[in-house]
Amino acid sequence: MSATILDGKATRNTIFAELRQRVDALRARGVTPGLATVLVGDDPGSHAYVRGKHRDCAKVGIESIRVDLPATASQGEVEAAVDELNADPACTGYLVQLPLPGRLDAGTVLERIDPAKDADGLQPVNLGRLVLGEPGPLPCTPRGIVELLRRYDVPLAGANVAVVGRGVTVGRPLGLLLTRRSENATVTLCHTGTRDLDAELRRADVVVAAAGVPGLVRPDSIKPGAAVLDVGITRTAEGLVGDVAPETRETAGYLAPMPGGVGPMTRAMLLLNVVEAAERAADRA
Ligand SMILES: NC(=O)C1=CN([C@@H]2O[C@H](COP(=O)(O)OP(=O)(O)OC[C@H]3O[C@@H](n4cnc5c(N)ncnc54)[C@H](OP(=O)(O)O)[C@@H]3O)[C@@H](O)[C@H]2O)C=CC1
Ligand SMILES: Nc1nc(=O)c2c([nH]1)NC[C@@H]1CN(c3ccc(C(=O)N[C@@H](CCC(=O)O)C(=O)O)cc3)C=[N+]21
Ligand SMILES: [Mg+2]
Repeated sequence: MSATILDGKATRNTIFAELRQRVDALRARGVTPGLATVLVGDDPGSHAYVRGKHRDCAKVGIESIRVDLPATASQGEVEAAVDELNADPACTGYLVQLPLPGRLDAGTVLERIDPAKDADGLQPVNLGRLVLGEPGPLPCTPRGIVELLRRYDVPLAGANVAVVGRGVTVGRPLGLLLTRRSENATVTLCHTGTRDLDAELRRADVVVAAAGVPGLVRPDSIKPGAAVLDVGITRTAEGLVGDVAPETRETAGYLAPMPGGVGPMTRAMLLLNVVEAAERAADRA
């Protein structure tokens, strides 16, 4: 038995077609959604991600604005770029590509983003809204994971979900999303202090691996038939590798592979956040 593949690319394409219609409807109301990216420095991986986001925008009809700053940019220069986008009516949503070069304080930059223009859902006010259950942009990777499971009818209500990693972009907000009443999962958040990781994983109906450790999840780590989502990404000499050992495909019931699973969904959810923010702005106008 081999796992059913949770195909993030195909699902992303479906979502893009849905978004294109919503963007057309916004344009008919005189609103043009525009996504901006702020990229600091010349990390090739970050450049590739940002290029991909602009390509995605073109596919669904969202305008895009690129702000590229040199690796030598000061904290004040990055904050000035954020202030400019907050004031720019052509920018309805934006993100600051992470990680920032080490000497810059990412927390202060994220706090400065206008919560109404936060495409990532990582601005502290929006993380607070997530905790409170109030509407707002949702963190893209967790939202992409929930959306992928929903579209393949993988049940979450009452399910035991083990999440490996408590990072701010994936694991911790995913725990918050999955424990909403609308999802109703029971979540175990695992990290380096977890005493017996495999014991937690074997209890789970759904395993989400977001640690950035190649081979962390193996066939004997999971309950046979479980849904496994590979989120972690590690750059090696052989290319990008996930957290899930390839043989796990034979034991899992569902597998979101890396590449081709959660990554494309993350990008789709970024654009969904931008479209939703533009719709909220149009409703207010
Ligand atoms: N596919 C996609 O769309 C995306 C993928 N990613 C990838 O997902 C991964 C997680 O991202 P992010 O949350 O930002 O990363 P962080 O580095 O912030 O978090 C990693 C987490 O994994 C935990 N961890 C590390 N090693 C182990 C281990 N051996 N056992 C158990 N837990 C462990 C850490 O525990 P502790 O807290 O104790 O240190 C930490 O909580 C990265 O590989 C990143 O590249 C990120 C965003 C999008
Ligand atoms: N402010 C901010 N927001 C982010 O959402 C953000 C960020 N910073 N910094 C980096 C991480 C990482 N991330 C990914 C997005 C898409 C893929 C993706 O599309 N991956 C493809 C493979 C990509 C490839 O082959 O290069 C896949 O999994 O199929 C991966 C990773 C978003 N991040
Ligand atoms: Mg063990």
